[in-house]
Amino acid sequence: MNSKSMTLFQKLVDVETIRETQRAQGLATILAIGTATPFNCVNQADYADYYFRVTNCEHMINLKEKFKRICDKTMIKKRFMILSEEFLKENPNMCEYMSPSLNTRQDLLITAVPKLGEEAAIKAIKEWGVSRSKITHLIFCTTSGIDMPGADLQLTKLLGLSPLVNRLMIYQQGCSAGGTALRLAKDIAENNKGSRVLVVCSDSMASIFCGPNENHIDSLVGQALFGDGAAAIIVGSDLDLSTEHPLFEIVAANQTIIPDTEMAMNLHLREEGLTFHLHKDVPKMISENIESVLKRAVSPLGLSDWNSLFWIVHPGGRAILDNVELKLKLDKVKLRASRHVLSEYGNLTSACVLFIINEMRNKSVEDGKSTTGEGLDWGVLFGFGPGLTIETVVLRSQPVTIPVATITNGAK
Ligand SMILES: CC(=O)CC(=O)SCCNC(=O)CCNC(=O)[C@H](O)C(C)(C)COP(=O)(O)OP(=O)(O)OC[C@H]1O[C@@H](n2cnc3c(N)ncnc32)[C@H](O)[C@@H]1OP(=O)(O)O
Repeated sequence: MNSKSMTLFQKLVDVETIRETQRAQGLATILAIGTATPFNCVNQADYADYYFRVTNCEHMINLKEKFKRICDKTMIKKRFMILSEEFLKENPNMCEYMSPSLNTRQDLLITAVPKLGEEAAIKAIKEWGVSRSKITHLIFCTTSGIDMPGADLQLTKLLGLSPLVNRLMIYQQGCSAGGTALRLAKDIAENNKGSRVLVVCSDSMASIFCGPNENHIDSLVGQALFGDGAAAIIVGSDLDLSTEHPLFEIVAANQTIIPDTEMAMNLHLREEGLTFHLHKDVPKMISENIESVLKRAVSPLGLSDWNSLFWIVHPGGRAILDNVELKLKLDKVKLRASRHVLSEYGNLTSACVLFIINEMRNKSVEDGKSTTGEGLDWGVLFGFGPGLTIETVVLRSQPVTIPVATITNGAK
């Protein structure tokens, strides 16, 4: 070997060594979860009265009856909202149908969304039990409000994170974004030795709130479904087991577009806010495609009995859960955690699947199960969003070790 090729060889060896030292050895693992909701709570049973009153549409008697029927069928008990009746009175443009109101919404959301995220993040960091200075990466995810510098920078400041933290802002990806954030956190944690990723999903229905219109019933469906909430998780590989407690390993994660369904779910940011368009057949489109997506995700692990898994399914609406359950012949208990979160909080957009993970591990501890996944080892998480996009995450539960009293289940 001459001296020139020797130098090249040494360089290659060095690059390989650098690459090896950069990578973590273990699987990305969820280490802590925190959740938060705003103060205002609305009962679904009273929501039709409230909504038609605050939007000054009580004269639309038939439409209100229809909205009541929709609300009843959602199986939602209550939702939390940053919007208060007082705020809506002061900002009547938000209450009209298609009235220019983007500035009002932006002014509210740009501050409120990172703030709600902060509350969830503080709870996750507390449960993690490690100094926040060890957070190396931040993924912030929202479909509510859009700005530069973004909500990721606002949260970095609110939490006092290091200016060296590596930030990634995910805007406008809808309800599949919770799954997207988990997928990206896995890639980051496994490819950056020693990294600890703070994932925060924070969303508010103030982006889509508007008055009713009889020619836009799908917007009314949105008014009946969405609630506000934020969830935060910490993800890392190669754990320090003297201080860190694994909750779920993120074994695999991928994204799929369902062909020819681009028209099914459309949200457009306009002067009027985020307009909401939803095809009635979304539950059918999802359920007809879910089994092939599921097979692709779990067959490499030799799993084929869907009832042997634990399930975290984005509860976009009750009909989505019903159709998935029916299509995959799931036992009634399988979607308990997803139905519980839907019923207690409504559709929380990107934060929803993280709330369900939290509910699952809390209930597992409460019920004395052996693992964080209802006593089972393997589970799947599905996020659904515009595209239609399906985010699929394969999770492995961990033995239950944390006493229930130490768990921070922060949502009110
Ligand atoms: C934003 C994101 O990124 C991701 C998301 O999560 S988007 C939201 C996804 N959610 C959905 O797709 C909702 C799924 N649908 C449901 O859960 C249920 O249909 C529902 C709870 C809304 C209603 O329950 P249901 O059992 O279907 O009741 P159903 O009697 O058929 O519907 C009630 C009324 O709503 C109407 N309706 C329901 N869905 C509608 C839609 N998408 N568009 C227009 N009208 C609709 C029905 O026509 C019906 O009207 P009438 O009472 O006058 O007949």
